[in-house]
Amino acid sequence: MTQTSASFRRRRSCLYMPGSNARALEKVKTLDADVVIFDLEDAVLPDQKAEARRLVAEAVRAGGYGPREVVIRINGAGTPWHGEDLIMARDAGPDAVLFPKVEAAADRFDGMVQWAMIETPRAVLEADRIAASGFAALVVGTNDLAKEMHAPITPGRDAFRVALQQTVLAARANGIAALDGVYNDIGNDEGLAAECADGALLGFDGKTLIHPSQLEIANRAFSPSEEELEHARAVVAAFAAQPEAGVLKVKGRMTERLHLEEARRTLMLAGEAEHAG
Ligand SMILES: CC(C)(COP(=O)(O)OP(=O)(O)OC[C@H]1O[C@@H](n2cnc3c(N)ncnc32)[C@H](O)[C@@H]1OP(=O)(O)O)[C@@H](O)C(=O)NCCC(=O)NCCSC(=O)C[C@H](O)C(=O)O
Ligand SMILES: [Mg+2]
Repeated sequence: MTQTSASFRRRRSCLYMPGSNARALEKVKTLDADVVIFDLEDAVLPDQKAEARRLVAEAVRAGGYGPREVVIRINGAGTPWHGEDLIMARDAGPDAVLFPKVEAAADRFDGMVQWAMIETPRAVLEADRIAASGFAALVVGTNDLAKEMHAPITPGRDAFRVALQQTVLAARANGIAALDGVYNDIGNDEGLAAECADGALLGFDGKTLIHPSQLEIANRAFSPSEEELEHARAVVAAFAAQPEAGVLKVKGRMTERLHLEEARRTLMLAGEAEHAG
């Protein structure tokens, strides 16, 4: 299953911020993030939950986030804040509501696009069923996963390879988005770039982030290189010139119509939808 151009969205950089941080909710309007995630869950202390909910509702209703996709992460089912968060999110009308610590198929809420965190061992094992139940994106939570698995997050993320791959497979099998986990070491640009490159190689659409300084690195890592763009343009041009062909040689490479689909996706990622054919 693939995303169509109609449903296609760039989600290279997805910046979390605590819903209680009014300054951050405002500042993000000036930042180059594809997605902004207003967190009511782990970044907000219990005695600040109500105020954070109020601030987020106000911010989402007021808008001003331009082309950025606006997402609210609510508190999980079974917490004292879940019900009121849910009502607020439904009424405020963000682009999506992110549910933490999902472990089973979704309850459907009308008028609400739902995203799921994959951040427990059970969720990883159930990822396909969760993805198939109506969520529009899977978001890896490596911090919670590390805690639950009793495994450290190391460069290369050895303990999490299966979880990361299973999340991408589940998302792709169900035609939905897959977003990689956060990188905690703010300021370690080299480490972040390596982890972004790893996420892109695994097939993620983008990376969740925690600080504005991480945006440019993620945006670059999840954008096609000039070489990839050039090749994609050549593939689209070749099939446009020979519309009846099933297979062609482009720049010495065997190229089928499946490669044309990939080329179109590459061009859309670069904002070249008009050239995607
Ligand atoms: C980690 C931070 C608390 C650090 O904040 P701070 O000390 O204020 O950083 P700086 O002084 O370097 O900030 C410089 C300016 O940038 C703004 N800022 C900082 N972070 C953000 C942000 N995330 N979004 C928007 N703007 C941000 C500061 O306000 C400063 O602005 P200015 O005043 O104009 O100079 C902080 O970065 C932070 O809170 N980050 C996000 C934390 C968060 O949301 N965590 C929850 C999600 S992560 C997670 O739980 C994933 C998953 O569930 C899992 O299990 O893995
Ligand atoms: Mg988490």
